[in-house]
Amino acid sequence: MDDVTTGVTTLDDTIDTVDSVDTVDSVDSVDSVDKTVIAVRDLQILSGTKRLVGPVTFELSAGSTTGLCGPSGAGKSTVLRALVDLLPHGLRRQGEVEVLGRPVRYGKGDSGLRSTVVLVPQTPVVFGGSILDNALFGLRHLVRASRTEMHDRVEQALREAGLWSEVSHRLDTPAQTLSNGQRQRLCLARALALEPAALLLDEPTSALDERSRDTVEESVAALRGNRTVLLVSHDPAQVERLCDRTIRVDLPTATEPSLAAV
Ligand SMILES: Nc1ncnc2c1ncn2[C@@H]1O[C@H](COP(=O)(O)OP(=O)(O)OP(=O)(O)O)[C@@H](O)[C@H]1O
Repeated sequence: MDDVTTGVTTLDDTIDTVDSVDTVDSVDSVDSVDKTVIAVRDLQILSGTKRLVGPVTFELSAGSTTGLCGPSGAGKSTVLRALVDLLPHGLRRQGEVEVLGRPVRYGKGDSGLRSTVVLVPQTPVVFGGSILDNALFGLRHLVRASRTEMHDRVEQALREAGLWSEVSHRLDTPAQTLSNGQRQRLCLARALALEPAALLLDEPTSALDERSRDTVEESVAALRGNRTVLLVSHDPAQVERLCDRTIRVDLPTATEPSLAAV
């Protein structure tokens, strides 16, 4: 419903969600617990007995933006997927991961993980509904929050992702009408609305033209110091622009079979 005085659709008008207030599954504040948000020790990804990725060891400190670099096929995307328990079928992880000081119990129904460490994939995933539906998606499915809290969190997230001024007047229009850069920022907002302890960004600008890349970069740059970000990028200049430090993943060493032997 439009506000008759301004013609602007407001979140109050358009959010239709749980009315009653349940407890909110919140993550302890990043600042309050430990300076280390994620600690990864000797993480390896295996297919059968074959090591595809790693071992990788690193820590992400609160509020840092860290670049994850390395040659094609070294396992950057797979590391991100392993951290959020979304490994492709047939691959398994070895090693330890702690989030906010607690070991993650992968595969054991650690339901809090999905809203604590959030992956924004390379290609923006935009659902068929409105811009608002898309921004609310994670909150609706992963967090029990009141209408007011959803209101605040989605607006804040859209502002943080640098999208609010472009969409606040048309939150109820289809998300499919957004440009690629706007879609990527919408996905960023959807993740930010969960107030995750860490945000994993997989090549967030690789599918974008230069102008859209710049707007997404501006949004990521604005998170620096406030959010804990792990950014996969092929572009050393981008890592230089956006990150405090870099972690490198190298191809695992292995004896290569020759084609003749296969
Ligand atoms: N579903 C899968 N089954 C088997 N192997 C896989 C699967 N997914 C990825 N791999 C392998 O895991 C390794 C790491 O792949 P990944 O895509 O994570 O690398 P990357 O560093 O992100 O590469 P790029 O920079 O090209 O995107 C590669 O050897 C890849 O072939």
